[in-house]
Amino acid sequence: MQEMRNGRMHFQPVSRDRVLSKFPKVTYSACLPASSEGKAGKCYTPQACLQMKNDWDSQTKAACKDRTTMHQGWDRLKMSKAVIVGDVNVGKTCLINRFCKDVFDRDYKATIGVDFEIERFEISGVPFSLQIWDTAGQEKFKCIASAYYRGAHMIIIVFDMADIKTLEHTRQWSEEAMSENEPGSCSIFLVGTKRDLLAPQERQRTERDAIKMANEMNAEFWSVSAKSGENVQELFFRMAALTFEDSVLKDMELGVTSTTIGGRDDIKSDIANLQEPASKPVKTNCC
Ligand SMILES: Nc1nc2c(ncn2[C@@H]2O[C@H](COP(=O)(O)OP(=O)(O)OP(=O)(O)O)[C@@H](O)[C@H]2O)c(=O)[nH]1
Ligand SMILES: [Mg+2]
Repeated sequence: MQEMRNGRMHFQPVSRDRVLSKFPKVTYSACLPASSEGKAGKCYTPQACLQMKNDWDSQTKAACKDRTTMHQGWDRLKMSKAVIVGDVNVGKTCLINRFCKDVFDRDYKATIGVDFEIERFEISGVPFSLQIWDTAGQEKFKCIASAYYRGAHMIIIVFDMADIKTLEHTRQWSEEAMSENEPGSCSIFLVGTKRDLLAPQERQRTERDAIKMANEMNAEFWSVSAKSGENVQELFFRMAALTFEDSVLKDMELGVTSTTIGGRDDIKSDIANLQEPASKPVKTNCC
């Protein structure tokens, strides 16, 4: 992934479909009623977005442009951690598999404990990786999964748009995931899956309810289908861009000159913990 040559860090190029040069906007179909889809001109719905802007922050742009800063300050790989939570069977694993492997499996295979993927991006010329942690929705695995919430830069709370109860449970998932992290330290995404299963009117109703819930939890709402792939790539690009920018701005605020957000050591220890979950502090009332 990275190697030292002539005293400088060199990163292997990422695949072309992971190169992000422009700030990704939310499209209409991502979060607006079916009646509004396809209208040109507006890209955001104020009710459902974390960021109401069309471009990178000027500080981010400057930092990415400045090759000297990049080589001196970002020698190590920039990396963020995203944790995906939600009820059993809502489609968390399928969502990740659609983005990371471009596959969809109709058969349900429960996630046991936790699983993870690492996706490499190039954002505004800067190598960036996203650790994507897939947790089990089954109650019996909750104590294992919750051990991995800590240190998340992003929490993705998933519900099944065809099963409204799962939307009601997202509040609880949000509280549990946030209880392991500092207030304000993570961005939250509320993601409705199985968009393909709903008729337009029903989808519109569910999206309205989801936007209300997203407002309550200060989250950005997306409606997606892992089956058709609709909005999946857009969602992950948006998450990668927002968390990348966050990490750049935080580095600048702290005056950090050589850092990694998360990092290879973190991956190693997270992977080690995957094999040894009991070494993490576990709540006494669980499992
Ligand atoms: N129609 C449709 N089915 C989906 C979609 N996403 C997932 N599914 C189906 O929903 C079921 C559950 O998907 P998973 O991704 O395994 O669910 P999960 O949330 O990871 O479940 P746990 O690991 O047990 O927590 C599978 O049978 C999938 O084929 C979707 O976008 N559309
Ligand atoms: Mg799963």
